[in-house]
Amino acid sequence: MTAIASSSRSRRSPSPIGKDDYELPADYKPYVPVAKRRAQLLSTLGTKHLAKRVKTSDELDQQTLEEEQDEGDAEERAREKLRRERTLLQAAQEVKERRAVEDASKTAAEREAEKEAQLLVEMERGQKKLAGAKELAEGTTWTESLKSSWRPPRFIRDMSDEEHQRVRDQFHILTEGDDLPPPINNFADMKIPRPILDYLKKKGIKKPTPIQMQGIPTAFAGRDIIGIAFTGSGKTLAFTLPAIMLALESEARLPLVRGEGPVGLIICPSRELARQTYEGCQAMCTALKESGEYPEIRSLLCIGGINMADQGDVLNKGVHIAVATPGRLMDMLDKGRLNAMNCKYLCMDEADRMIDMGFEEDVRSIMSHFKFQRQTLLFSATMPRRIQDFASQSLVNPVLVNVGRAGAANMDVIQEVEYVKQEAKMVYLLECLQKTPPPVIIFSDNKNEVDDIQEYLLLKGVEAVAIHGSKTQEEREYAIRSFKTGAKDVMVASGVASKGLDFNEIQHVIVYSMPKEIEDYVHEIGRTGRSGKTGIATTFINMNTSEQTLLDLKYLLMEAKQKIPEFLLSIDDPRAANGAGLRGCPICGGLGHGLSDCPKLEEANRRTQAAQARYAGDGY
Ligand SMILES: Nc1ncnc2c1ncn2[C@@H]1O[C@H](COP(=O)(O)OP(=O)(O)OP(=O)(O)O)[C@@H](O)[C@H]1O
Repeated sequence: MTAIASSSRSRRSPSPIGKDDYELPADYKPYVPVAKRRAQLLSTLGTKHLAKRVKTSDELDQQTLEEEQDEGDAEERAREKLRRERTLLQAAQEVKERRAVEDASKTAAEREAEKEAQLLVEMERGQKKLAGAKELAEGTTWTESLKSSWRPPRFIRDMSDEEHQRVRDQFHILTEGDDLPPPINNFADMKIPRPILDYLKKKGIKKPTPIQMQGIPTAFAGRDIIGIAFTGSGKTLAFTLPAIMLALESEARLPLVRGEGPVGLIICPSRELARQTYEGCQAMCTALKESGEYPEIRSLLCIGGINMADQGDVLNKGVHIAVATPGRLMDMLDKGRLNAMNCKYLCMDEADRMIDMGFEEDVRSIMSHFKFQRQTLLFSATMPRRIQDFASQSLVNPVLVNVGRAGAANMDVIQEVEYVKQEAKMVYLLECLQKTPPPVIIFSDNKNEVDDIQEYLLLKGVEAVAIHGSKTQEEREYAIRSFKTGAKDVMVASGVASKGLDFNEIQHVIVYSMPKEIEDYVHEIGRTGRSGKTGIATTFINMNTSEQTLLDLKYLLMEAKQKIPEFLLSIDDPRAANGAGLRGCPICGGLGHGLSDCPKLEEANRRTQAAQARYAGDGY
């Protein structure tokens, strides 16, 4: 049958050349039948995979083996990736199991500390330094404090660091920072002008308080400061006096003219506190001027609700020191009626309240008016760790001066906490007012309640005035003035009047409704027991007070060695077993809760959610 075979072969057009001597094209590939190709593919890629990809013979015919091979490589890479992912997952699982074992061995306090550290890192990640937009944009940072011509007297300079530290230890002054200026325990050795020393003496201010002993020399030396001290311990003088000395030095070097200034800027969270601080500055500047030995130093009160034209003469001659609230100050700077070109000194009083009262953006826009380096000072009686950390990032080589734990209550205040049912409060308030002679302040963080209390007291024949955020500027000023002069015996106030306001001889503070945030409580009771005098604070609590707040209050009383009422003792702190309660929340300084349960954080989250809801609702 060869013939047929051969004949069949011969029937095809005879190849002119035999196979052996024909030159095959370079890219010639022998035809591989479909079945054989499928078998080859099976062997390279594996059945499972092929089952997924099996194509009809027509499709296969259209594809060259190379394509199949390339896809095969891609599939191989995918399988390799799958293998790597599986390995990573396995490793992650092992780490998780190992962590779980470690966690089990950690104490509750360690776990809490880790959680807080994690939360703090997240919170601070988005926080920018307290600096102007330009500084932030250019990444401007200063590494050296401003130079100052002031030096301590020789005999103090000759003392050793150990001797200086002994003075600090004697007055319980805690400090942190490099190259600390020495504490000075009398005003004359601080080289303060005689007219001011005489003025202070007339006011009964003879010896510096601990915060002044370290704060004033440090500020005179040009250093940035974070100053923390109990309410009523003289922080105001620690930052107003250096502002005046800087203004004197500046005026002696180059007198200010119209449109220039301020040289020194003090920002306060409330109009009343700004006015009070301004009046203190004004009094010392007047003492200097009346002596005839010093140039005129002009101070300006820059707050909402007053007519700035009344201070036109100060603005026309140039402003040395401005005491301001953020809103009106921004307005004056934006309109060019004040400028920060010469400003070398910026102080924020009640700084933590400024940062967390939502003024942070205002403060940042104020700072964007600063063109050159300035000395920055932050003061408060409550400066939680988070604010301290945040502040120290924003200051240049700052000195931390701490007299007492940030957020601790003034030890000169006797705190009496009483359980009073809501419906019995008004009647019991009248009894409480008999405890001491006037003047007495009553605090409630609810404006309507403030009005109700005032109305009730007036009905009972008690001379009471009221102040809260919804009162007009005139009503607020009338209330403060008539209470300060003694024309009125009782002032009923909301939180706005708790920070920094200084009323002489307050005998008794009544906290009618316990504020949610323990810091506010510390500021409220701090209106009494000031400048070394003793005062009484009576606080009404009941089932309406949150357990969290009660725990904060309990620890604060323990820390201040006060009597703790039975019902507070009966409240257990789930974390007390490991002593975590006494570490202090980094957000608000409260001793009875951790970061994750902070009422301030809850409030901030509530505000954020409300803003987001408004944002979403407005269909932006
Ligand atoms: N060295 C001093 N000796 C005696 N009294 C002083 C001294 N320094 C300040 N005072 C007086 O103490 C009172 C409280 O001072 P100041 O208002 O500065 O306290 P503070 O620490 O700012 O309080 P707060 O934390 O409430 O703002 C004022 O009446 C002030 O005149």
